[in-house]
Amino acid sequence: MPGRILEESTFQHRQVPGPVSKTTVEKLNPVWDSRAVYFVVDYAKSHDSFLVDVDGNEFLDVYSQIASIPVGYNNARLIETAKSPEMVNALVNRPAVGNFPAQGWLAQLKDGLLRVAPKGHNKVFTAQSGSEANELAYKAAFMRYMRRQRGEGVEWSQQEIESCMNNSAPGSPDLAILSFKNSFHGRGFGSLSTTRSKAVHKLDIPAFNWPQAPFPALKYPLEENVEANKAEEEACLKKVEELIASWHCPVAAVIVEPIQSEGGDNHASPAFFQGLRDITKRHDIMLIADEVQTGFGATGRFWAHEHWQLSSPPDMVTFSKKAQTAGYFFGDDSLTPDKAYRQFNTWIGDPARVLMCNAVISEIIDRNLVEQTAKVGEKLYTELAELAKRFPDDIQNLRGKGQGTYIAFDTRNAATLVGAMRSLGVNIGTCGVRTVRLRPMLIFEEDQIPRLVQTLERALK
Ligand SMILES: O=C(O)CCC(=O)C(=O)O
Ligand SMILES: NCCCC(=O)O
Repeated sequence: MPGRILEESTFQHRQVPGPVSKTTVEKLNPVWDSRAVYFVVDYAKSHDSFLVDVDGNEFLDVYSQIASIPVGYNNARLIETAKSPEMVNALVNRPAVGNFPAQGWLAQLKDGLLRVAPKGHNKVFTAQSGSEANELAYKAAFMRYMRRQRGEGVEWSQQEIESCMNNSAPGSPDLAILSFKNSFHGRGFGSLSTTRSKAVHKLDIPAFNWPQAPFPALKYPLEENVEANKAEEEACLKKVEELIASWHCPVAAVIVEPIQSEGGDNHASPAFFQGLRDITKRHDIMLIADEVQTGFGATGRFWAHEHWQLSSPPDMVTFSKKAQTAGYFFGDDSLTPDKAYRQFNTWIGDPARVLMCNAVISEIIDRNLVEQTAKVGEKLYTELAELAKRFPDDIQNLRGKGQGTYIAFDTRNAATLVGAMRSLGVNIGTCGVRTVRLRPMLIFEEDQIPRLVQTLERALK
C-alpha cells in the first residue's frame, strides 16, 4: 500500500452535483440538453490537475475532460500563448487557410506541429476534431486507392465525373474502411460507420456497409495467458485477412486504436499490430493509427504506436484531444490527392488551435512530460496492482502496465464506483461496459498517487 497515509480531511465527503450545479443544470436544460452533465465547473478557479466546481468542491482530475487536457488547467504557458499578439491575430482574423494562409503558417507547422510528427511522417493535414481527422484520413485512403486503380496520371473519365454527381459508381465507388469491434473513431457520418462500441452512438443513423473484425479479447494477467492470448490475436488477424479478401467491395484502409479507449480500454500486443501492418502491406491498403486519445504522451511514449516497433510506420496517424487541434500525419506523397481542392474546406482546422498545440508541445518537451508519465505510470500501476490483490472482485483485469498512466480495470459497477470517487474528491471516468479508466494529465505527479489510490480504496470499502 502507499507509504504516505493522507489526512482524514482529504477524504471529506462532497455532494456531487452540489446545489449550485443542480440549479445551473435545471436552467440550462430547457435550451441545451444537459442530461450528460456530471457537474458544472468553475474553470477560472481550476488549476493544474485540480478541477473546481461551482459549489466550491475541488477534485483531483484523472479524467481530464475525456482525456483531452494535456498540461493542466490554467497552465501558465498556455495563458501566455492565449494573450500573445499571434493568438489575437489568429482569432480575430481566422483565415480560410487553404486559400489565404498567413506568412507564419509555415513556421507554425514546421517548427511546431511537425516537431512531433511520427517517425516516417513529414506532412500534416489539419482538422478541427478527432471525428473529422478520421474522416479526412478515410478520404485520403479512398482517393489514393482509386488513383492507383486508374493509373498514375490518368484523367478522370466523363462517366466518373457525371456518376459521382448522382452518388453512384464509378464516380462514387463502393469502397470500405475496416474497423474493429468495440472501436470508437468518432460520430461523423463516415467515422460513425467505423465506430463499433455502443448502440447509443449509432442508432437511427444511416451507415456504410463496412467490415468489422474482432479485436483481441486478451485474458489477464497477461503473464499467465501467453499462449491463449497469442492464439486469440492470430485468430483476429486471420479474420481481418478473410474480411479484406471476401468483402463485397475493396477495403481501402484499416483503422485501429492502439488501445481501444471508449470501447473499454482493450489492449493488444505489438505482434498483433505488426500483423496488421503485414496484412495491409500485402494488400497495398492503408493502415491508419487512430491516436486521438492515445497520442501526445499519454502512454509514456509520444505516440502509442511507438510501443509496437513496426517494420514500417502506420500510413496515417490521426490526432486530436490533448493536441488541442486535430488532423493526420503522413509521409507518402500518394496520400496527397491528384488535384487541389479534393481534400479541402474553408478552415482546414484553425491556426489559433495550432498555436495552442505548439505551446502544449513546447511544454511537453521542456518539462520532459512524456518521460514523467512513463515513470509515474509505472509506480501507479504497481500500487493499483497491490490494491487489486486486496479487492479482487472490484479491481479485475488491471491493464496498462508499461503504458504510462493509461491504466484501467474492470469492476462490478463502474458508474457507482466513479460516483463514490467523485463524492470523495477524485474525478475519474468509465468506458466500455464495466471499466474504470484513468486518464490523468501529463503533469500528474508521483505525490498525487496516494490521494488517487487511497480514495479508490475508500470508495471500494
Ligand atoms: O463520446 C464521445 O464522443 C467521446 C468519446 C471518447 O473519445 C471517449 O469516451 O473516449
Ligand atoms: N464516451 C462518452 C464519455 C462520457 C462519459 O462516459 O461520461
